[in-house]
Amino acid sequence: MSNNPAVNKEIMLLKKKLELAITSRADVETDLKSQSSLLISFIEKLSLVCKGMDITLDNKLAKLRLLLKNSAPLADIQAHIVATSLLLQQQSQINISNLNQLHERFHIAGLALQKINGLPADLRRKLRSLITESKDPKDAVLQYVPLLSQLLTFYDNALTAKFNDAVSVGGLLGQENLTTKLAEVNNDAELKYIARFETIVSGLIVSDKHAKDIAVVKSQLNEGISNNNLLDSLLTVFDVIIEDLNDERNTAKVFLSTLSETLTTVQSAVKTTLTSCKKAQSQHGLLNEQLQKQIVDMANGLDKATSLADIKVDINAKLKLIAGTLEKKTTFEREQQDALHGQLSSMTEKVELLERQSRSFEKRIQEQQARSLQDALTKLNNRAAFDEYFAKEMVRFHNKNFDLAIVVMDLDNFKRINDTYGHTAGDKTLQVISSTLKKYIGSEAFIARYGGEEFVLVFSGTNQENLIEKLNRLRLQVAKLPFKFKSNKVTITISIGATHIHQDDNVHMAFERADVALYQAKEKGKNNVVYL
Ligand SMILES: Nc1nc2c(ncn2[C@@H]2O[C@H](COP(=O)(O)OP(=O)(O)OP(=O)(O)O)[C@@H](O)[C@H]2O)c(=O)[nH]1
Repeated sequence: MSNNPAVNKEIMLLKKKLELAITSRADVETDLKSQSSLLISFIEKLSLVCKGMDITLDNKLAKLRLLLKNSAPLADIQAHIVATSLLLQQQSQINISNLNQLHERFHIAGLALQKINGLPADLRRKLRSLITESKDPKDAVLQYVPLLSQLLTFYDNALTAKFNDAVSVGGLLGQENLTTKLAEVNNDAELKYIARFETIVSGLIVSDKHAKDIAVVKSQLNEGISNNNLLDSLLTVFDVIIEDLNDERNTAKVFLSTLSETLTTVQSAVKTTLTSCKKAQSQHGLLNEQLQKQIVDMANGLDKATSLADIKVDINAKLKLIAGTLEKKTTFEREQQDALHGQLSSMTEKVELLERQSRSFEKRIQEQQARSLQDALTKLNNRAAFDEYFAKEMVRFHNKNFDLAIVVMDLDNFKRINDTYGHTAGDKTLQVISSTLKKYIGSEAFIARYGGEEFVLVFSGTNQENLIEKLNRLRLQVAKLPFKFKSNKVTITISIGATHIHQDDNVHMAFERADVALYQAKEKGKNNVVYL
């Protein structure tokens, strides 16, 4: 310390400033430490998130962590951050394309499951909702996790349902068959083929004479089929298709050859007629010339005649000649007419035959077209017919607002009928319910079998109150039907979901709402109508 108080004061001031600077630096260092540890922890988390995506990115992030931990020069850290961020950008592009692929595959898997025949109705409904909900691509892989887990559960449920079906059949047939069934059920690919085969067979339209063969294959498929029988069924279906195709080809062949034969006949008849017309014309010409000459001769004879007796003789002779020529002419004309008439009637016969054949051909085509829109078992409209009709009604609705309602209807506990009384009883039930629908709804709505035990109705021009009343009446009517299987009286009920189409609805949204209503009707304990 100096004796000079001014100097001492200055020293004290400087000391204070130094202490302040030391404290500030310590603060800055603490701040820096906490920020860099925050950055390190962020990089650690980022490394964890990105781990395994790309080895270069993993290494870059590890190096960055090390540089930060060792408090490396800022320039080094900065260069590393730039390189890492470039890699992250590239990775993000890869992620986007992976995400798109995941989205597409998810949908393919969902649609593939939807195509499998015999899925439980509520599973089919939930699957349809899942596919609709996940229609738009998501932003992150994580968002697919719950969807994928749901889809996996659906696959699991579908397998269990198929498994249970097979087990129940195995149970009836005994232990040995049960073991075989279990082995079959475990074979995933096999199940897929059987389901695909079932779909093909159920959509197959065959001639009446083969309808029974296909019905047998259908019931075998429904009751669970062994490998050997599956092969037999495949061959049966192939045989039926080939025979029907051959029949079709032969009918077309007969028709075409008759057509060509008739055309040839008509063509040659026309040719012959034309030729004989030409011949007839020249023959006519000759006869006319002869007549003219004979008349001129007769006139000349008159000029040269000297007595009335001569004239008489001459005229008599010449008139005989003229009469002969006229008779020739008449005979010739009659012959001509007869020939023409004969040709015309043979042509008419041929054309009539052709007309008859083309009418029957046209009828066959119309019948085939009708069959392709008709459900073979119930003779109701099929799903394709419904899709076509409903799409048209929706267009009409958007052009001209009217009460358009869609109704989805499902038999309750139908599986139990099949399981307890057999598939034939199930089929009969479907037929009886279908004719009840026709009888009580008739022309008031378009009725179709949507698939399995699900029916769909489209009402045009029926308001909400009337619709609900009609549906409830139908529901009660069905519940009253006196079914009797194996001497047991059985009551069959239906659950119904209905909705009117809204202005901003599309086909899918409207159907979906009716489907949700049906689901709620089932949830309410079945044998119910729910309107949404
Ligand atoms: N006999 C017969 N059965 C069919 C036909 N199509 C589908 N099924 C059967 O219909 C049953 C439908 O069963 P589920 O989807 O479980 O429905 P459910 O038993 O009616 O149950 P809920 O709908 O919940 O009341 C399955 O056993 C199918 O095999 C068919 O054309 N004929």
